[in-house]
Amino acid sequence: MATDFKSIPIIDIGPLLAKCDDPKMGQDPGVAQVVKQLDQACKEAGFFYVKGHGIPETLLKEAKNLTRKFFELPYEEKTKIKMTADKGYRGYQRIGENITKGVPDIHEAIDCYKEVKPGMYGDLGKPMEGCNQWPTNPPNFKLLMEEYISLCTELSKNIMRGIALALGGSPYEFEGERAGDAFWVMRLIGYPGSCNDIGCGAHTDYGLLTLVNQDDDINALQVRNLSGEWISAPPVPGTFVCNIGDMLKIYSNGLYESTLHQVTNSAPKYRVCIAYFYETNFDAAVEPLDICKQRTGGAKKFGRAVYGEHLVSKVQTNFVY
Ligand SMILES: N=C(N)NCCCC[C@H](N)C(=O)O
Ligand SMILES: O=C(O)CCC(=O)C(=O)O
Ligand SMILES: [Fe+2]
Repeated sequence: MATDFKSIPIIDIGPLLAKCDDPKMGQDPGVAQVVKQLDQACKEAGFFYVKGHGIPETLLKEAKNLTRKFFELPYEEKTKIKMTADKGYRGYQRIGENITKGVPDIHEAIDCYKEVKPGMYGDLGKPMEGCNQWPTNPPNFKLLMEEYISLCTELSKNIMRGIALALGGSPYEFEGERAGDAFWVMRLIGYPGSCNDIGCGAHTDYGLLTLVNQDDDINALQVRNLSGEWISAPPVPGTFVCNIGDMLKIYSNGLYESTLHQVTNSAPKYRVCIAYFYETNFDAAVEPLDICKQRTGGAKKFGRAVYGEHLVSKVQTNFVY
């Protein structure tokens, strides 16, 4: 449940990662300390920074640099990988093509999703079928981004073990049928500078956990607290900003909320951000966990949602054609 938080906590998850492959990790004092901080941050803000995550800072920077180089190319070059419904909504979209609550966002982006093979999820998966469209310029783009995705996937799985413990479950609540074959989304985003219009309108994320790797020096991401104030999430170099998505809100029966956030880049510089979204299995039917119902008075606050349906309904209304 969000509160009137005024800032977003920084959590060093080093001790969690050191023990995350030990089935008895929950009994380790270092892990317990991290779990307590995760629980508090998820309840109070639904947002936290992580440090001690083990992904080299050079890779975080390199991914942003390549993204920036791509967006600097002429439109004719960028549109070679244009996003269309036929490509499973993968690829490049120009400024104003993404819409949030009916209003065009002042950003450009490349959207990538875990591959969906034809027929993989029947009719449910059909709109998302396809492979990613990677630019050939700048060189090594695909290679670097695939490395980035694979490290973010592993890291998210491990943070979710900590969150599972924080909810009072086993470390593996979010594996197997829930998120053992986690779907993922990655958005490489560019926001023009000196812009007073909204770069990305107020929204919640769709899945379990988001890892945001934002440009240093530009303060643009804002998170809404309970009284409706917009609290800044300024860049903290070397960290990820993490936030909870709609599926984790349901699993936790509202103990943790998917917090509204938005982006405005009024700074003079162009801003790059890489958002990696760790989701449930594409076909997971998500409903409140028993352990969470008990902690929230016994009644179910949310009905069942199928993640893939939620994603498809968002994706199909996110773009102007
Ligand atoms: N895959 C995720 N979570 N993307 C978040 C983008 C949010 C903006 C989008 N137009 C919307 O209205 O949701
Ligand atoms: O640009 C950012 O800092 C966050 C972007 C975001 O919230 C999203 O793409 O879902
Ligand atoms: Fe977001």
